[in-house]
Amino acid sequence: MYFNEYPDREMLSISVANRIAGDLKTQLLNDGHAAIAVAGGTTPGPIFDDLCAAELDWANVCVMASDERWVPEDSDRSNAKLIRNRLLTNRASEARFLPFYKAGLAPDEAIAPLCEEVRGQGGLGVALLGMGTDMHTASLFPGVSGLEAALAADAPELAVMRPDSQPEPRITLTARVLDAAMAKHLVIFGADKREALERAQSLPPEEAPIQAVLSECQVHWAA
Ligand SMILES: O=C(O)[C@H](O)[C@@H](O)[C@H](O)[C@H](O)COP(=O)(O)O
Repeated sequence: MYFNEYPDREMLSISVANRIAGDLKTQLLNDGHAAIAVAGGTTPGPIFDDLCAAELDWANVCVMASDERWVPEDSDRSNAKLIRNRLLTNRASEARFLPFYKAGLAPDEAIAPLCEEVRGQGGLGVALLGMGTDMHTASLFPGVSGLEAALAADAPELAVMRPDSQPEPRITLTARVLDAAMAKHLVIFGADKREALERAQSLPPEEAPIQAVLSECQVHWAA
């Protein structure tokens, strides 16, 4: 894990967007295509606002959420809505989006074909992750039924999670897929999350799921 501290959130967003653009260009150069998984929630929006203007071959980039709340895309809770509004615009509007939510299906009915779609992208070039103060990342929440399977080395690409702390079921990329990303960027703001990350270092992934993706991970922090 590499810790990068910034004087403010704006500087962090600009820097992380530039680094991710470089990571995507590297995967595009090496493989001819690239795939990125991005966090939802309140943290990544400003990074998306900077990243969407990056000059790169977006037409050969696949964008997906690291996890999705099982809500329609017009819901304010939808990560797909956030990604479409803030990342898939400007130059990045050329990118291909791989949405997880399927109207009319329960998450357990949608997950098998979604796993195939994710598998078809090959490995992730980039994972842009957030973290909760409970040390969850994506929708890998501590203490949630199914977490052990979602942390396993032989986990499928995606898992359905039903955290008690959340109002809706989630579909999440599993730890195996996120951890294998060529470049991992964890973005956290504030003292509480910095302390939670420090706490996580002495805990097993079952208690601190963020631990499952911290190897070679670039952590970006601002107050
Ligand atoms: O769907 C989501 O909410 C995210 O993928 C989730 O893992 C998020 O990164 C953390 O919960 C932090 O959320 P904030 O950025 O809102 O603090």
